[in-house]
Amino acid sequence: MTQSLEQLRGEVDALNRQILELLSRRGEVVARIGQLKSEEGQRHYDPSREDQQLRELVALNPGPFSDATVKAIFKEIFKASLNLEEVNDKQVLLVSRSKQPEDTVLDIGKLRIGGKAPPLMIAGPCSIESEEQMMVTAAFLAEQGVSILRGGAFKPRTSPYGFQGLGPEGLRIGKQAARAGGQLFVTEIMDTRDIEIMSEYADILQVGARNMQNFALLREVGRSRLPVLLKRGLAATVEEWLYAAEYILSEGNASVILCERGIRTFEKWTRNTLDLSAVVLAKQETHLPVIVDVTHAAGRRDLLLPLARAALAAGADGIHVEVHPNPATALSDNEQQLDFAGYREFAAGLQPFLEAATRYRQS
Ligand SMILES: O=C(O)C(=O)C[C@]1(C(=O)O)C=C[C@@H](O)C=C1
Repeated sequence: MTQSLEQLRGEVDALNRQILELLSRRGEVVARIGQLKSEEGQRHYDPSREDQQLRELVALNPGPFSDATVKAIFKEIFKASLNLEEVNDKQVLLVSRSKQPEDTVLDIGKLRIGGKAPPLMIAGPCSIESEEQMMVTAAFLAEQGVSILRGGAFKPRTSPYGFQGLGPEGLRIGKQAARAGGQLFVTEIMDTRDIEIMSEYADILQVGARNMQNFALLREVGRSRLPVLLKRGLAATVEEWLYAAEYILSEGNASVILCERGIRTFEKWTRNTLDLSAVVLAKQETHLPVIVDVTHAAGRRDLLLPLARAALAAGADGIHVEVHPNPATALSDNEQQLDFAGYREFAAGLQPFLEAATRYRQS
């Protein structure tokens, strides 16, 4: 007796439903495997386990599909399962958008960072060198509408013989200057032992690029309640950067600002390569504010303005730039800091872009 096309299709539909049900059940089991692996810090991809399954399936293959076809179908299933394991992994991250769809907006003093807030400027010298230098800079930047004053009191220098910063005295000067300019003060923390003194002076703690994977430091600033500006490491992937932020959030501090500052590449005409796709990715994948440090990204003054414009167009929540009253005499980074006239020109050139970015964010 020949079966009608309709009957056969009915049989196929019923089999499809069974296959789908089995696939879904398999997916649930795999998700549990994924969770176990995440907890144990194991890699999800396991080629030898895939190989073992393929060999067993080929041995059991009753036909009519060829061994190659069975292998190809199951390889697709492994791929989809792996995705499932990794998606579930990402979803548990506190930094991720899937965990918190809405933007994190930080309220620090009178200032708002992130979300629809206008992009802000962070500026100041690389190192705090003297009271006069900081007071003059803070006054100038206040007049320019800069709301966050930066300056390093503890400096991570390549050479141990380079200027290491004024330490606690630098912190005192930085805070005093920022208060005089009505600004917030951001400065770099390098050592977990400095957390107490830092908390006394800083409004925002910066974790520098070289310390991005200093996990003890990340945990320490995570236990503090101060906002943290987390720079991306010199050679860190976006994933490593976001995991670094996760360390801070996992200790209970959700006030994290990510800062892209260029990465090391083979390019020699710039100090680092500004990775704008990382800015876009960080904005898409996380709910945290993202700012761009154009000074370190470029390492040359002539690129600062176009890179800052591009950063705003890419969705950055702020721009970080180094400004010194007399860069030629600066104790660090004197090649790349702007003097006041340079900053004036930079700010004027950026203004229309800041306004456009503000309108766009509020639309
Ligand atoms: O058994 C595992 O370790 C799994 O992660 C599950 C599974 C699978 O789908 O069978 C998924 C990905 C791995 O590459 C290997 C196997």
